[in-house]
Amino acid sequence: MFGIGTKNIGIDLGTANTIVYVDGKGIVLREPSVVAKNSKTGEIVSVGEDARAMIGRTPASIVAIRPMKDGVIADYDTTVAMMKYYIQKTLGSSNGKPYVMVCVPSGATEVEKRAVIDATRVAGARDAYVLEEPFAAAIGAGLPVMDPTGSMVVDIGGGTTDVATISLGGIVSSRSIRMAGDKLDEAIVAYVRQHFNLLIGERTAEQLKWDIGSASKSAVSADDVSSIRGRDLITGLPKTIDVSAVDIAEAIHESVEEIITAVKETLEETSPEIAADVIDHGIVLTGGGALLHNLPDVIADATKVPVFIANDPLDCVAIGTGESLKSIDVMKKK
Ligand SMILES: Nc1ncnc2c1ncn2[C@@H]1O[C@H](COP(=O)(O)OP(=O)(O)OP(=O)(O)O)[C@@H](O)[C@H]1O
Repeated sequence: MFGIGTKNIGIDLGTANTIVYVDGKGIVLREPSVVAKNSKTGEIVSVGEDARAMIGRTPASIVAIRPMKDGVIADYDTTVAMMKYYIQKTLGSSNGKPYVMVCVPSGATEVEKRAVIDATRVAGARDAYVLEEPFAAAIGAGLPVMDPTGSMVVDIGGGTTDVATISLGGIVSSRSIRMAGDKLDEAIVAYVRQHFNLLIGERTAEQLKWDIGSASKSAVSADDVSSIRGRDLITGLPKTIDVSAVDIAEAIHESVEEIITAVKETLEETSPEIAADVIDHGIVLTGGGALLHNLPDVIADATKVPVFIANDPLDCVAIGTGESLKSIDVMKKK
């Protein structure tokens, strides 16, 4: 679909979303990391946005699977099928297999990285290379990663939050925690069940987080409410209730605190020179989680460092991966 002869592609293989970047073209595909399969035959029914719409709504014969969990591969075969579909959709009938750069969380083990490389090759890559997510995020956010000055990036995705300080083209200190968007959604589901006896699905919880979620309890009002539908745990029947922004802030409070602790701990490990640079330039937030209301203020308050949201935070990792494609030629010679 996207032209003959494009041989290098970058993939942000995320827990929530997969984004594909083609050298010379930019981002060409942005889809949820979801695959719907026939549960008996294993046949793929749909991939991406269509499959996401099926989550929580499938009949017994179909399962909607999110093959990535906590930033790494949880279901190898389904990940391969998903990547194969996206690579083919991106490159169409162009001849030749692409070289592919894929992002992994900074906390991924060697085994987890190897699984990503193998899956990418099986999915159709001539060869595959991995890049650490916070480094890609920093490039995508336009930070001066090659300069002798410290930058700090906090990438909050669906599965992991990656915090890193970067200088002179390398990660100086980093932390990757399995606490990000998905865990906030789970916390909302649990809170609504506990406080309202209502069972809601993960998509409803995510929508609540987008609409009225806040990292700060004091910055929101109990008058800011949202109507949600679910199943009443007592009667077993469908029910609609109103929940407020204060409820949702309370629900995700502990999870947000864990993210803040990871940022503080990374700062504490940072050398005085880099810490001084970070104070001057601020901390940059990337990933979809950066869009949680009031998050920059809460992190700035806890660290006493200015905090900014990158432009297009959801695309930073993919853009950074794409920019790094230039180094594939160097990697190929190794
Ligand atoms: N406006 C918003 N407010 C709060 N959270 C949001 C918003 N928009 C997106 N998100 C959350 O961002 C997360 C997805 O972000 P992103 O696409 O950066 O993650 P990913 O790259 O798929 O995950 P990972 O990097 O952990 O593998 C989801 O949890 C989503 O709910």
